[in-house]
Amino acid sequence: MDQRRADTSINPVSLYGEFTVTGNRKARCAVSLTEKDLIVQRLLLAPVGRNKVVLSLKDCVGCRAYREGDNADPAAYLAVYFYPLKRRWMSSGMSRQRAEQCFRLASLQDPCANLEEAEKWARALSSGLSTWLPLSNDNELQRASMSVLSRPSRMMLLMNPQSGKGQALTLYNNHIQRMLNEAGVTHTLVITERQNHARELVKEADLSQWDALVIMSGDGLLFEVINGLLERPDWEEAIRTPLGILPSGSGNALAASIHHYSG
Ligand SMILES: Nc1ncnc2c1ncn2[C@@H]1O[C@H](COP(=O)(O)OP(=O)(O)OP(=O)(O)O)[C@@H](O)[C@H]1O
Repeated sequence: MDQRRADTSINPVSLYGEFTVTGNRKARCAVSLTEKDLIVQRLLLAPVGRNKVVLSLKDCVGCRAYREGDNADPAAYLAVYFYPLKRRWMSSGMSRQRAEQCFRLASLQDPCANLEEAEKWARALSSGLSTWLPLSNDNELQRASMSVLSRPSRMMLLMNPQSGKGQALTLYNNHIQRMLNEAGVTHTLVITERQNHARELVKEADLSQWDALVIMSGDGLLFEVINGLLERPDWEEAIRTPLGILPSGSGNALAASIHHYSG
């Protein structure tokens, strides 16, 4: 987790609130949202230097405001989902690891008012996140087209369950499904049953239903999807569909190259 000091004179605070941390109602914290960070400061006595955490919005995939079923409790909740780079256990490599921050908002007796406050934070966070889309600087067109989506994005996730060591479905169940839900991405999972299944599906699909096609496999399935798009009568338009790859093959050469060249 990013433990940098937040310079709030450079990044003015857009929202401030004092909440309790879910799971420990005695632990109150001051939460500030700036253009770049979410700053969480424990209000109870804590060792100096350890009571403040600065979470970069670059590492945040999404957030959610909600109430729990218990009507006697007027509290609302704000859950914020981060995936900061952390050192791997027993290794020098880094990987993104999930860190959820959940706050309990209960300053008012009215449950609707607490929920409105949580939703106000969720909206502010979401608009902060859209400025951190992981796109290259010269891709302003792509940034603009993504930020105008005023609804959750919809994607078709094509998965080859046999790819790599045959663990794509396990990876999806243990990580991907939850990340997509946290990011507010609605998706339809299509598990391919045989060679050329994805190619045929993409060739016939109504592409207006999808904002992106994402391949969870190795290079072979991506190759099939691109061929399926190019075999359509409307191929010139179809090939502009945003494509994604979640590497779960054995070589994953394309995903590795993209990561390498994009830094
Ligand atoms: N259910 C399936 N059973 C068997 N083969 C499939 C199935 N679904 C897709 N395929 C085929 O498997 C081929 C290999 O898949 P892919 O290249 O994506 O994985 P990989 O070979 O494990 O990874 P890499 O290319 O990274 O080495 C694809 O060309 C695809 O046609």
